[in-house]
Amino acid sequence: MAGEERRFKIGYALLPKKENSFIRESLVNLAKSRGVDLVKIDRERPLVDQGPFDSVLHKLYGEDWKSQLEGFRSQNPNAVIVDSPDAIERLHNRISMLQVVSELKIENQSETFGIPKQIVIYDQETLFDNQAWELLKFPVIAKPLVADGSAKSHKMTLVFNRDGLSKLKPPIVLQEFVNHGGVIFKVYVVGDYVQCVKRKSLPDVSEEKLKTLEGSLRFSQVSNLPTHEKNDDQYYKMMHLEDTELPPQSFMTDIAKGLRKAMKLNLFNFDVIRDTRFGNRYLIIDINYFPGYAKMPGYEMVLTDFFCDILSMKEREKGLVEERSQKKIAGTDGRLLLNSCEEEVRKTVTNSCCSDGEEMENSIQV
Ligand SMILES: Nc1ncnc2c1ncn2[C@@H]1O[C@H](COP(=O)(O)OP(=O)(O)OP(=O)(O)O)[C@@H](O)[C@H]1O
Ligand SMILES: O=P(O)(O)O[C@H]1[C@H](OP(=O)(O)O)[C@@H](OP(=O)(O)O)[C@@H](O)[C@@H](O)[C@@H]1OP(=O)(O)O
Ligand SMILES: [Mg+2]
Ligand SMILES: [Mg+2]
Repeated sequence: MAGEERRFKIGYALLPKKENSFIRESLVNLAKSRGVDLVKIDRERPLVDQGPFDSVLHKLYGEDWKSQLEGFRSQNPNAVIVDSPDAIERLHNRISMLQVVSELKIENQSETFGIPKQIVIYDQETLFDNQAWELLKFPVIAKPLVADGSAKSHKMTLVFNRDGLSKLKPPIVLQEFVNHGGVIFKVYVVGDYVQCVKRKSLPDVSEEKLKTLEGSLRFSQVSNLPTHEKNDDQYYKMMHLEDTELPPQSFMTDIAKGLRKAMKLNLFNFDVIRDTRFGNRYLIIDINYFPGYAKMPGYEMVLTDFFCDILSMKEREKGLVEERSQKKIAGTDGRLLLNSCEEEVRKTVTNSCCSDGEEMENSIQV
């Protein structure tokens, strides 16, 4: 109806913990004020029976959810699914997760980036195989190969010497522990928005200390303590977190853009450490899908802007497609116009979604 504001509905499917942290009143209200209603998807009912949704936002694991999304997509080709389950799946394995980093090409004169040396171990025998150890030196971090969001997948072991290997349970990734001054950088990506924050990490291990340390040390989600624990945490002062300089923003943005394009994902963060041996070398050690955005200052605005961007992009695309079909009906000249309209759609989608490339067209289901 003329004069009536067009409203959009985004369905979300999240685990209870994520729903509690992410779906805050402040976010719901801001989105609402800009014409976007956030609606909880009922996991007890088939997704195709719900909605209609202009977009679906999700972080759930498993084949059932994947096939529900497939069904929804085929019945609602115009809805935007953020993000594609196949693209997310790459992050559920700690090898494929970081492979994409090694393939990135970024021109930068003053900083370099990469991943720590690492090997994958599938069985207990290979764990003690000298050949496997040719590449690595202690200390190493043993990480479960699978990163499926379970508590188990976050259980890490810092291993100081061979004695510490016996307790490990393959399949695991053994990654060289790199001294980085006890501070980790978390780079949050929301579409083309990028924000880098500092968090506490494991302290450095000196050569001298390494000789005295026994076996191994187990830990879990060291950079993810609740805020109240951090406030009175002496560690923060001890590690001079405030004094630690952030990596250059433009460098982090270039990496974020490269990762986003290569992975075809819009919602993720990655953990970066600065190698203390070379002050300009950065290592990416972890990438997480749909991380704890509520911990990011101003997350409501950032996420609402993103919702509006993807929805308006979709609307523009729909408008152009309709225009195209009208011109097609209009007569013979329509054929020429049809081609120019298709070009227009392609440009619109590419430009709004990612400033530097055509491959991004598929990242949101446009
Ligand atoms: N190669 C490394 N060198 C030094 N420290 C590391 C390395 N890998 C991991 N760490 C430390 O261990 C922590 C946990 O590792 P990682 O980020 O891989 O685990 P995670 O459970 O996936 O974390 P998240 O909660 O971010 O998902 C890091 O935040 C960092 O403090
Ligand atoms: O809530 P979720 O279960 O999604 O937990 C994610 C957590 O976000 P939260 O802060 O909302 O807990 C993230 O924290 P930050 O990196 O942003 O600090 C990070 O630890 C992810 O790896 C977790 O995802 P998972 O690897 O377990 O799937
Ligand atoms: Mg991490
Ligand atoms: Mg992780």
